[in-house]
Amino acid sequence: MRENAPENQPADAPDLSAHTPMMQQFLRLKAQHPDTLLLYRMGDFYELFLDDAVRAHRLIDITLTTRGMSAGEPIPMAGVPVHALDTYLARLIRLGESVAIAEQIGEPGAQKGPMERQVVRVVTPGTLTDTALMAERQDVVLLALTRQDAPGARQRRQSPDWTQDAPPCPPATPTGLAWLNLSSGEIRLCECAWADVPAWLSRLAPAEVLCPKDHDALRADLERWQSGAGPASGAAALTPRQPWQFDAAAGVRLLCEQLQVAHLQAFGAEGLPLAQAAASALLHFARHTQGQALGHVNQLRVERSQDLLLLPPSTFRNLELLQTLKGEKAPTLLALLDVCQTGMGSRLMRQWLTQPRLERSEAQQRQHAIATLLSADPQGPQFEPLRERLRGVADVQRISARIALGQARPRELAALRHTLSLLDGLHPPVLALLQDSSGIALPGQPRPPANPWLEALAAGLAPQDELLALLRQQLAEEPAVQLRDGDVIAAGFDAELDELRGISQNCDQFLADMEERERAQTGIANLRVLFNRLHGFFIEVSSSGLNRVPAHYQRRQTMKNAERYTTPELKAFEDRALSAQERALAREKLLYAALLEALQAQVPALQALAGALAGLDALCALAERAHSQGWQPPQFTAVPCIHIEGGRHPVVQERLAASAQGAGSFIANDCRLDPQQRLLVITGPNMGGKSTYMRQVALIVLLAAMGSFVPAQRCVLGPIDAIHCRIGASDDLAGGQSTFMVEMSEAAAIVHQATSTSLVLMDEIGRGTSTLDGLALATAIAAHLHDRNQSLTLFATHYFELTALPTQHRAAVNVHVSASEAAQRIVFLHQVEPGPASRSYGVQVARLAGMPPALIRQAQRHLQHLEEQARPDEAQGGLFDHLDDPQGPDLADDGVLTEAAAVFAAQPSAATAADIALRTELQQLDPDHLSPREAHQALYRLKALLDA
Ligand SMILES: Nc1ncnc2c1ncn2[C@@H]1O[C@H](COP(=O)(O)OP(=O)(O)OP(=O)(O)O)[C@@H](O)[C@H]1O
Repeated sequence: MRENAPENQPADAPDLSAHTPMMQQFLRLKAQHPDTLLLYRMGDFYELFLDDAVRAHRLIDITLTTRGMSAGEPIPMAGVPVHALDTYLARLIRLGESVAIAEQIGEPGAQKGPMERQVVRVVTPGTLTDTALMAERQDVVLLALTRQDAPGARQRRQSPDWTQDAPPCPPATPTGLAWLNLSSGEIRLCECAWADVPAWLSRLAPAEVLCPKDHDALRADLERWQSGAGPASGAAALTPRQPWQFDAAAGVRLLCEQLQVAHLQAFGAEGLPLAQAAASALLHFARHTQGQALGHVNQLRVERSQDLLLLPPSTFRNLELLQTLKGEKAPTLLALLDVCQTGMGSRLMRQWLTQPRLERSEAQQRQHAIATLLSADPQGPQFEPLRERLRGVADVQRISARIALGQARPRELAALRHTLSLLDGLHPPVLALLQDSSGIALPGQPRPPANPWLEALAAGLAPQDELLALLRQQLAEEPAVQLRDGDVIAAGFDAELDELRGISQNCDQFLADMEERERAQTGIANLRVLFNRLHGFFIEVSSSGLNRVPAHYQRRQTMKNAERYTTPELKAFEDRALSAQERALAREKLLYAALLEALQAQVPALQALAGALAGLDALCALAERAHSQGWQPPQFTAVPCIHIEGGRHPVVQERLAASAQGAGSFIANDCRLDPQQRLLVITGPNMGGKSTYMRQVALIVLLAAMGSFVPAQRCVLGPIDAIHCRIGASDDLAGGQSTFMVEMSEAAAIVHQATSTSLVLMDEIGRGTSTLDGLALATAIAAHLHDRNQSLTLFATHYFELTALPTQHRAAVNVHVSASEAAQRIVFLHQVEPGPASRSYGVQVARLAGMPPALIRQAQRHLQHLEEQARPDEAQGGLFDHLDDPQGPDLADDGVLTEAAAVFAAQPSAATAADIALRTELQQLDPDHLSPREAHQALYRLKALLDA
């Protein structure tokens, strides 16, 4: 836990008189930043002292030494060279540390005692602006969070075990969020229920979370999540701030100040006291870390949880959207989508993926823009040359933030200049696209007059000739990396700088010219004009010429065989030459600061340019994906449904295509979910493709919602408000939850939250406990989802008993992934077909997995024995006895378990697969609507099932 608040003055300043003056200065600065590592500039090093030195040594293994004594004790010290600061900062920030940087601001020797020093900035994980310290393809988000717990509940957790034992916060507890992306200059506010916060944390993946220091209960919840027991906030640094900073009135004032408005009405940001309180802490902290006002932070938007497609943390995890289950960056959906040419494009793509809106006009506009980009001119699809031109584009978003903060480096400005010079090649084609766009229509969508996305892009990409000219005129062709190295301002821009550079660069010439002149005037043939570091510039005359030395030569030094002189002209040149370099550098700094100052006015235009470049890049990437992967535009409808023809799992398909054996072998499948057929019970062998099928449906829905084309031949989607996912088994040891408890908690959350327009994926629910408990729970959950939630549900299971569900639940249907057996070997067909699976092939899959043949034979004998023994009557006696005392959280309260038990009691629950298949087939027959021929065929089918 850290607190980066210099506002925290200790109540009584400690007596520092026993320390050396320098340590006194250090300790005073340190007292203002007690929980932040303090890097104290000393010449060419940044030094850490005392506990900071020990801590830094432990964290990043820099050498720990001591530096003299202070107050009678040796002073532990560790340091990093000034030129390597960025490398060490990056390592510390990655470890979640914050670092205060104290620079020397006085003149050496200008005062008695140590040179004056000041903390000029505080670098924290959530307020980075230095491109060298930031991941290129991920936004850095600073989030402030506060919660209105019931009176007395804030400090309720006093025991040492408070993080584990605390009663959970009621889900409806009002919570305020405010977050800032310092690079883009955007602030967002949101007030929501506490239950919505995990989804926000997953969407935003903040680098740092601020919370009130005195809110023990909130801190405990965040710490629990931070330690891995919850949403994907594991990487976030948690920074408690003074409670008084979470003040709604101060928040309104700071926001108005920031946006330069009189009130927040235009932003819809009034009447949100909790979010405003969070904004107060957020802006306070951001300004404090940058040590200045944040001129470029000029955009505010209020978000509402209910405006976005709900993707709970388990959905992020199980669908492997941003990282794999093993925590790797690929293969994931984002990795597949992100073929962007710039970091800005990648970051926007990530936002589109993680924050899709329920309102679909934005997604439709993107799809329309993609269709336009895909339209071909004679050279091919139009996105291709645009992608080529985006290749050299710099990170204009981050550079403009650094211009606004006065931190942009010379090379960053050079990169900006290069990008501005590319706009001539980007703007006209986008204008042309905009015109083309009105002729393009998507299935089921009206033909728009023009595409608003492309319109915005065209406006943002307009060439900025004045700015380009300014940079060309003032910035050197290839500027040095650091301003302190000089050679940053262009030659010919400033006469004084040119002269100073001329002096230091043309010294040799001056000396040669003067030598020639003096020889001619004095007639001393061996006279020389020389320079050395110790004595500077001088005229040297050897003994033979001394009698011709003119009177105005002033003797400086006598050598063995020569005398050295100076003249007023040489002295004046010496003064100018020696200081020219220094003065040139000072002049460059001045001119560079003036250039940055002049660029400030351009920041809004640069922000618009950054937005347009990011948008164009992300759209081109989606167009490229649609083109190379054969994706099609989805069609939206107001009727609740998911109808997919020829759907594929994009990531599995790509993996198969990349592997030598499986080239192109992904089997496409259809999916039909609507109120009449809202629950698919999916059975089939292990490895048959059940999970892949379920995930592909979810990914297609998500891709459509973000505005992408989708991996399907045809896709019609009704409104979908959430994608809930309960897949796979994972322990949450840090949170003290077993595999089964995690499974049930996630299932309980789904049962509570899912609506009739939610897509729910349930994969093998109940397998974490005994067969009978698991079966009962799975049945009850499926029945609940069907009857109560009425969600669009894909329910994969190995419990064959569940295939009887459609007999009692009108809108439930059996499907299975097909497989066949040849010479006792299973062949996966991966085709989703109607009806239940006939068998599970578990033993055959085990054989494929390399189990010893003897073990497989033994298993087959056991299986045969078990199948022979299976008698409906025997199993039924005890099967649902335990349901009177159900274990699953919150599932028993409405009698669902009892109902499920009744369903099963009414039929042979331990029936064989053939019995169930027979029953289902019979159930689906409608004798009144069968032709004699169909009736005959049905009879054959039934007989075949009986004989199976
Ligand atoms: N439609 C498909 N076309 C081609 N290959 C597929 C398809 N679906 C799945 N596969 C392949 O089969 C593998 C197993 O699929 P999946 O994990 O979905 O099976 P499962 O039925 O869920 O298995 P289990 O019941 O053991 O969890 C996948 O990793 C993939 O390689």
